[in-house]
Amino acid sequence: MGSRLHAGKMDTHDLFRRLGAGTKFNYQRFGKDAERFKVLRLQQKKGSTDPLTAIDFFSSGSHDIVNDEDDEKDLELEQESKSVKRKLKDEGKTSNSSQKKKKKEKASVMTEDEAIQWISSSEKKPIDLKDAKDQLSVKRLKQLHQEKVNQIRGQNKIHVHGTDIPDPVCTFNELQNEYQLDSKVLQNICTAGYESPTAIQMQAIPVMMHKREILACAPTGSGKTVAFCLPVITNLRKPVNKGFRALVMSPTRELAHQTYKELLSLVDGTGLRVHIIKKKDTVKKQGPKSKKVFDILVSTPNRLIYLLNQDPPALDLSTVEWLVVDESDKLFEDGKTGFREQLAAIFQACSSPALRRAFFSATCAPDVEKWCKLNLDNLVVVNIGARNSAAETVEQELLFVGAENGKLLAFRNLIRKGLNPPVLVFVQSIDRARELFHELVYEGINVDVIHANRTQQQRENVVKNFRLGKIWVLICTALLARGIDFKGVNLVVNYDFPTTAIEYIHRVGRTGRAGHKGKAITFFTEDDKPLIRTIATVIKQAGCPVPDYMTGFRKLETKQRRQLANAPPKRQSIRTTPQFVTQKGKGKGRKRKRKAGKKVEAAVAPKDGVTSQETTDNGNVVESLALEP
Ligand SMILES: Nc1ncnc2c1ncn2[C@@H]1O[C@H](COP(=O)(O)OP(=O)(O)OP(=O)(O)O)[C@@H](O)[C@H]1O
Repeated sequence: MGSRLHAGKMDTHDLFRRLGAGTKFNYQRFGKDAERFKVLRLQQKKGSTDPLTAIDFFSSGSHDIVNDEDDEKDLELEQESKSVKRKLKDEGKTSNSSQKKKKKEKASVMTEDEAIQWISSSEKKPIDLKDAKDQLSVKRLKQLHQEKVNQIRGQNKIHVHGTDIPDPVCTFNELQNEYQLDSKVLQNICTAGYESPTAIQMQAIPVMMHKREILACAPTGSGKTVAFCLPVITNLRKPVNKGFRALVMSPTRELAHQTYKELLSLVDGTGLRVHIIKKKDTVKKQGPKSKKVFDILVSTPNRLIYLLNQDPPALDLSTVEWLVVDESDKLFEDGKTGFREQLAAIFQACSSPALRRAFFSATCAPDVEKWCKLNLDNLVVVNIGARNSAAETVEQELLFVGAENGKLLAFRNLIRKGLNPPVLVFVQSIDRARELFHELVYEGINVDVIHANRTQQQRENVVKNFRLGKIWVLICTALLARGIDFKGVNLVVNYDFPTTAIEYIHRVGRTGRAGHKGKAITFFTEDDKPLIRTIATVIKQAGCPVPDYMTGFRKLETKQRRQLANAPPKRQSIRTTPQFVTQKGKGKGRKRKRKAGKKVEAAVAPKDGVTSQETTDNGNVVESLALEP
């Protein structure tokens, strides 16, 4: 009998099957054995696909048992099937998204085979081993890919918000492969000496290449201009004679001109044509003569509005497909200091349904973000590093100078110790810029001054000469606080304490650009005490030491902060001449002083010519925006 039974396994199994027809195995008891012999895999090979159907298969007794091991494997399959059934039942109670999440989690902790079984079971499809493996490997690949993307973002401090966000790129060549970046543009990038994209470029360019609207916030000097210029150029591809297809808005002429230059060098050889609205356009009250032969327009809002407001409008923006708002938080500010109204009118004039909008700045205001979230289509928000923080490449220092007259002493002290030009010196108003200039002009250093009341020609010459190194120390107002990229500024001196953290971040951001190191010294007096805490906090966040007592000052209330932002403290004039001398014969004295001042300016900057415009002190912030068309 025994020998008969052992004569062939098939007989034994056949006998068992016959005897056991309609009976059930004790799966609880044999579960461990089934697991040991991997019944599950065999059953799959046999082509029994769905664990749900496998249970029926077992209990019907119609399965083909090959050997004892197979029995045990079958047991496991039923056990597994049961548990899957239970899971599916449980999962039925949960939402779709949590189902997916659980599946994903489960897949990541299982062995490959278990995962295949699990995926197919939970999707209630028949198991096709190849399909399931493919599906798993696709999922695995996706998971690995996402991990890699997260790693790149983590390493570069790229934070993103939004759905379906395109992956960052790590090289400019990737842009050519994935987004057909023009080889001439790639060549221009090489010529400019840009070896690899900066963090904001890595993420913002792909986002814009997918024609997604974007709100981007990245530190000063981190390459935001290229981050929006490159995708605009690549999206436009070839010149088309249908009018402006891209518009870049900048708050100041200097910045507009700088962006214009950057665009010119990037489009070189592509045939794309860039135009900047100049004073002569506004004087003639007309846009470029043949408006159709330009592709990209760069302008300040005031000049644009001036042309749009002509009757009939001297400019047509209905063909614009890309509207880039640089320094977006500044352009969104309302009141005298901002451009909100102008921006609204410009948005209206850009009436193309294909319009995409991009907002860039080193600092982000909550109302801009709120507006963007409400109004932009499928917005992607990109932040690099901590928001509203000063560039970490700038060594920052707060210097107590006692009272107002201590500032001049402190500055002269810096000169004595040896200034390392180029140096930018920020003051809070046009009048103070002039006063300081008159004081420093006798110090034997090449110093000049720039503010909104100088003529455009003077402003252009000053910027040019500063870039060329002919001017060592440039005294400026908020006019130059934002966006201006002077290569290699070694030192920024905040002669007057900035009235907001935002203003501070932009001012000190004129140094330490494109990865270079820079230094910023901020003078403060007793009058500046209310704002010390705010600025000290920014400095501390950037990793520079500040005395503890500074961050321990009382926090300002929003109302107080606003008041201070709008009205910087009234300061004693910057002069070494005793006041009683200048106060004698007030009227005449003033006239004489003005004349003398003009002479000094003319002597120091003869090429620039001297502004004949005398002005009242209208405050630094208002001044920077009071740009006549
Ligand atoms: N990929 C790059 N590699 C090296 N340098 C770059 C790269 N992209 C831009 N730059 C350089 O970095 C400097 C700063 O760039 P940019 O003026 O665009 O900064 P920004 O982020 O707009 O600063 P801000 O907020 O002050 O306006 C420029 O001199 C620019 O030429």
